[in-house]
Amino acid sequence: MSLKEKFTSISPAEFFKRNPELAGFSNPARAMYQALRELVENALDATDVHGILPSVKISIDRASQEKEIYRVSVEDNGIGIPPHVVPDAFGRVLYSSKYVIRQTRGMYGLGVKAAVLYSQMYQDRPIEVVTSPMGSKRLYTFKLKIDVTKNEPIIYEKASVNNETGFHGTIVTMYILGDWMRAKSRIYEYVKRTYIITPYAEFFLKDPEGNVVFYPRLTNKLPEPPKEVKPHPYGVDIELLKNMISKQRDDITVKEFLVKEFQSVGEKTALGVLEMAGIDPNKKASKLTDDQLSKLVDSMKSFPDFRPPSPEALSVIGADLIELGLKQTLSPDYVGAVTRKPKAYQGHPFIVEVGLAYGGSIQPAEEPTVLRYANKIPLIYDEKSDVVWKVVEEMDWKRYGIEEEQIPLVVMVHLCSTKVPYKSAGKESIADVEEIEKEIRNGIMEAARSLKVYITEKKREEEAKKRLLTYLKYIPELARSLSTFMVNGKKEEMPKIQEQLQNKMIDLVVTKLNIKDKDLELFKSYRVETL
Ligand SMILES: Nc1ncnc2c1ncn2[C@@H]1O[C@H](COP(=O)(O)OP(=O)(O)OP(=O)(O)O)[C@@H](O)[C@H]1O
Repeated sequence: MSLKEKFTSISPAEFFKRNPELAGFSNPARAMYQALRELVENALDATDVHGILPSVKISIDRASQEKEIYRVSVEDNGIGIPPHVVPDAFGRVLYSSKYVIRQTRGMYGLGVKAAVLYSQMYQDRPIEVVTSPMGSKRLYTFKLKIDVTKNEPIIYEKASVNNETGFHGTIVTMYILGDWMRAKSRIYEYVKRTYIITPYAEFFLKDPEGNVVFYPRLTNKLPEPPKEVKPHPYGVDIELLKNMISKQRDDITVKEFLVKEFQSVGEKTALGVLEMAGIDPNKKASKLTDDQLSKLVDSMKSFPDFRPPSPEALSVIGADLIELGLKQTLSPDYVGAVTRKPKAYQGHPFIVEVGLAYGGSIQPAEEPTVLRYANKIPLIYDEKSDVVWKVVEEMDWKRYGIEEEQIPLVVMVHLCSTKVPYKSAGKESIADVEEIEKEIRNGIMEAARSLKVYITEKKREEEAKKRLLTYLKYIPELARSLSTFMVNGKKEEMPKIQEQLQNKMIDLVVTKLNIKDKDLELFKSYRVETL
């Protein structure tokens, strides 16, 4: 046996080709869902982040009879992609326009490439991209694959034609080894949950069985798009500082660098931070030693007077749109939502939003149904390992007036952040970060207090109604007694008068209490036999 190990290095493309499950491509059903997700999330990032009301057309067709190969295509009306970046955007792993500090669905520069890698592992057709950037007079078409060893795009076809219709946006088509029967419910669930959180978008979905579903736009109100911001000093590390300094002009002083490149750092703050670190403010940033960089990071992380990270980079949905989405898709009796104030963890701003829907058409179950969202993406798999689940599970719903064994309750939690702490590149669950967990708990409790007011009120009304219905049962007797006074000896008229009195009294109570047919049935069961 040789004791010599053989060392080689592999490209990022090769790494994700070898480990597709890390990006969510663990089996054909999951891969089909994941590929569709990546395309839909890119489509939405290309629209609402740029102030465009999204219109997303998804079609899935069976492309081969021998193997379960599907053609998955997603069209958007977004900003489009400049033609010179298309090959890298779809053919170079870890290439992205989203490596900036701004809330977007995408953040790794991996998603669509992981789908392309999976696609080309099991069938031979390249990915097709048709795109026209906003205002462009041309429509560009590409067919490409990834050179796995080099982590580079291989372009099979490239063309452009006149953009006759003024279309802007992108159509991406790829061929995927899938398993429709097993992926179907997740895909429908994914689209429905995406629709709940983007009620300002419209979706068309055509599935391989020929079903076409249209989800109409419910509002034209678009949430305020996120703005790109500078990094916050609490979020730095030595490598980030080195990298940022390497992009500066050579003679920039460390004080100028801090003021220019970080949020919430003015002259005075910069001097305070540098004093804490024992660094001369006029020292050239490029001349800082490793030891000084390390001291600077420590002082930036512990300086007490920074403003919290700017929430401008975030884009919440807002309580009104959350309520609209939940109401339209779940038809509950009650819906309520809260958008919490911005908070921060490790220098990243975040906001938690919570929506609660109760009663109505919601199917009662032992546990509440949990709808998890991060940066407007629904998270469907790995529910039990998510911090949201942990918090919901620990809630004592009885304290909020929910006493049934089977609860008709949906809890929706949306985490917005410039950095969502996902547990894996497949983006299916959120890690337990203490600050986030606490904020989710506070958000759910705040929303649950309003639900409690509703439930208490409803219970009170129901009890009052029940009491009054109990009174109703005395009506026949009362009518009979009164009729004896009114008949003036004509006993034969008694039943008629009694009936009239009884109907009048019932009408009175029914109108007064706004009693519905269902309750009237109940009343009938109270009716005592005429004595
Ligand atoms: N439909 C689209 N419209 C506009 N740009 C797109 C579209 N699809 C992809 N892109 C561009 O391609 C880039 C790479 O997309 P990819 O899915 O690989 O990663 P990402 O969205 O940046 O991050 P993540 O891996 O977290 O999804 C995006 O950053 C975006 O700039």
